[in-house]
Amino acid sequence: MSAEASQLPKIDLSGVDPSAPGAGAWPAVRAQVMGALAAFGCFVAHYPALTPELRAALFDGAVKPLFALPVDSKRRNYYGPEPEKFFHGYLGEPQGLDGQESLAIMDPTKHEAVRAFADLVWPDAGDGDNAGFCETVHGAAKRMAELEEAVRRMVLEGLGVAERHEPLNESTWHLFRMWRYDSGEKKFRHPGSPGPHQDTNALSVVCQHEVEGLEVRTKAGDWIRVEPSPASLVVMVGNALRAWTNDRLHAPFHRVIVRGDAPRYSAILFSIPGCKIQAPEELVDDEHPPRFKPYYHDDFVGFSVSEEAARHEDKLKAYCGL
Ligand SMILES: O=C(O)CCC(=O)C(=O)O
Ligand SMILES: [Fe+2]
Repeated sequence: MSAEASQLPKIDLSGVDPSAPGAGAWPAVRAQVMGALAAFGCFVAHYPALTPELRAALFDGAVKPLFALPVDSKRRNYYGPEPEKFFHGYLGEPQGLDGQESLAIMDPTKHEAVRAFADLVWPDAGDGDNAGFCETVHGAAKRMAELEEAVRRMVLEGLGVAERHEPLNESTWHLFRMWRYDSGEKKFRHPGSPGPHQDTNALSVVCQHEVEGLEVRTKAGDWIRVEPSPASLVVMVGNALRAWTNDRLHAPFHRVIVRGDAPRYSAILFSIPGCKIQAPEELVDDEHPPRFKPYYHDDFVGFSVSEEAARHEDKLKAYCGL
């Protein structure tokens, strides 16, 4: 592995206020973000707005107790049948995962959605029993969503299409997925599991808790292990933003391998466009001819888990490449 490729770019977002776009360190950070996303498709964000205390409360006080529940409780985390609701809820042994499981909350920035999730997995809880869980998960997801939107806004500004942010943002929703991985190197059998893959969504904000495991592949093909730290998150481009930007951003392959003895926990905030994914006309010209046919995210996720998709490394290109 070459020396310069042994680390992901690190960007300090402590001087960025997501509620004040353009202010303070925003323009300088935007330039770094654009450089990192074009070259690596991801970066490590120093983002103390998600405080180490809130992060500890998220994992020790909310995520770990959740995974300690009986599998029948966890399986109640279900939002509806495939294909529309692919990967929206519980994933585990019933889906062919071995040594890993995950639960997910749709619209985690809405307090009532977190509350509905908690009521489903703890149906016998008394009034107020889930309040701490809801506050912690909602609070952490909100901080991560603020970072996600700030980065997405920077991308559109950086590409000269700032006025496209509001309409895209209006159709964007979030999924908050929590993972638990047993120690040891596993065979990842399920197409939705974290064997090498590109994310299908727009941006992912990954929060690793204490135990490392996330690895990102560079364009040159080297794997970089991303060390967790109490004030940093990984921001990563998925195929939806790659397509929307007409292939100007790189969507990196990544995987999870847990090498030590301890179980690993992570939480990821995915942003997902609900609208048809189509590069705006400003991003298409003679120098940048259209690279992908317009498509809907759900349809592409359906394709991604098909036998046909398994034959292609670049599933987006196979699905709708021009
Ligand atoms: O657990 C992680 O750090 C990443 C998981 C992942 O890549 C995914 O859920 O798409
Ligand atoms: Fe992923």
